[in-house]
Amino acid sequence: MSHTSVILLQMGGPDSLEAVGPFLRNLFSDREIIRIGPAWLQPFIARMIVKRRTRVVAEKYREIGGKSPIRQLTEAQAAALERELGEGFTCTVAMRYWHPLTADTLRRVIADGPERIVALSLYPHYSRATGGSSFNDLDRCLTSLTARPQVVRVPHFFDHPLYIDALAEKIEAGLASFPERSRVRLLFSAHSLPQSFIDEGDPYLDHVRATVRLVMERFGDVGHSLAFQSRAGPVKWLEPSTDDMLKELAKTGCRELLMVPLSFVSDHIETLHEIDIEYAAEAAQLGITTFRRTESLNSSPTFIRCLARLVRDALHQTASS
Ligand SMILES: C=CC1=C(C)c2cc3[nH]c(cc4nc(cc5[nH]c(cc1n2)c(C)c5CCC(=O)O)C(CCC(=O)O)=C4C)c(C)c3C=C
Ligand SMILES: [Fe+2]
Ligand SMILES: [Fe+2]
Repeated sequence: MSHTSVILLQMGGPDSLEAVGPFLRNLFSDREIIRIGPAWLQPFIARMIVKRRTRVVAEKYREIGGKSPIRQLTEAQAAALERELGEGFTCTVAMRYWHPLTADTLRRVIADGPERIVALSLYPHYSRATGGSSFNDLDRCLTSLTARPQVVRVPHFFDHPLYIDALAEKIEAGLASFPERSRVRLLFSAHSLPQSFIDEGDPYLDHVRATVRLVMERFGDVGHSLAFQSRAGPVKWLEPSTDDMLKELAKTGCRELLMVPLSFVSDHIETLHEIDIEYAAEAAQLGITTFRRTESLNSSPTFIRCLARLVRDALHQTASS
């Protein structure tokens, strides 16, 4: 029986407080996500940034349970996807900046002898900083192999109908928790990206806007805004920031807000800390009386069906091309 190995590509996060420093060092050493100085200097500058940043970031991970939940949640997605795809498929996880690292996962996958690999990026919106970096990481590991199976790629799914369905289900459930949905403002919050990436042709912003447009076709009766969270350095980032947007909405009388985190398909520090703790406190100060967040997709059955459809369609397209 032919055997396909699906590798779910994700960023990864520290699995203990001790791992926060080395995780950040891996991230800040990657010139695809951040470019600091000339290439030869980056490892040293990265070490300096990480030295300053680790304590503050580790405190945030401590407040959400001492680690990132991204590994368990992504492994649960892989297990659910394997069940959904059925016989002939195995699904595993490869992380860019922390364990299970791509090189280790690929070694295990190759030992299993699959006919083909599907590399499935779990970033809905393509950016060279995220999915692009993960694919390049995978390619570097693949070049070291003497015999390589065929590799089929799924680079994004920002407009896939089942992804839009999965988001819409979470929004519908969020809206249902408010007494009167017409009073609720939806605030889509995507991960920010330096403006220079967009200026150089990165499609991330177009992909994010397309997702918001497609979702809002289902919610004509509700007002919405889009903003960008989690800046990580002193350059020009996408605007408006989620911070500024909260202030703006409060000023114009918004009192009931449903945050919709967009760039992540599972919970991690930016939903559990940045939104649930930091923005929630800020919203309360600004007079927003009801501040809620849609559940992350995690192992939503509709989202898992979306991933299965992406895998099957990518395989069919490759077979017929
Ligand atoms: C250094 C620049 C960064 C860019 C550009 C960036 C883009 C980007 N990131 C995600 C998704 C995630 N980022 C996460 C954490 C995280 N990201 C950066 C930096 C950049 N991200 C840092 C320094 C960190 C660590 C936390 C911190 O120091 O604030 C995570 C969370 C991992 C976890 O804890 O589970 C995710 C997921 C996207 C989608 C994106 C651009 C499109
Ligand atoms: Fe990030
Ligand atoms: Fe971030």
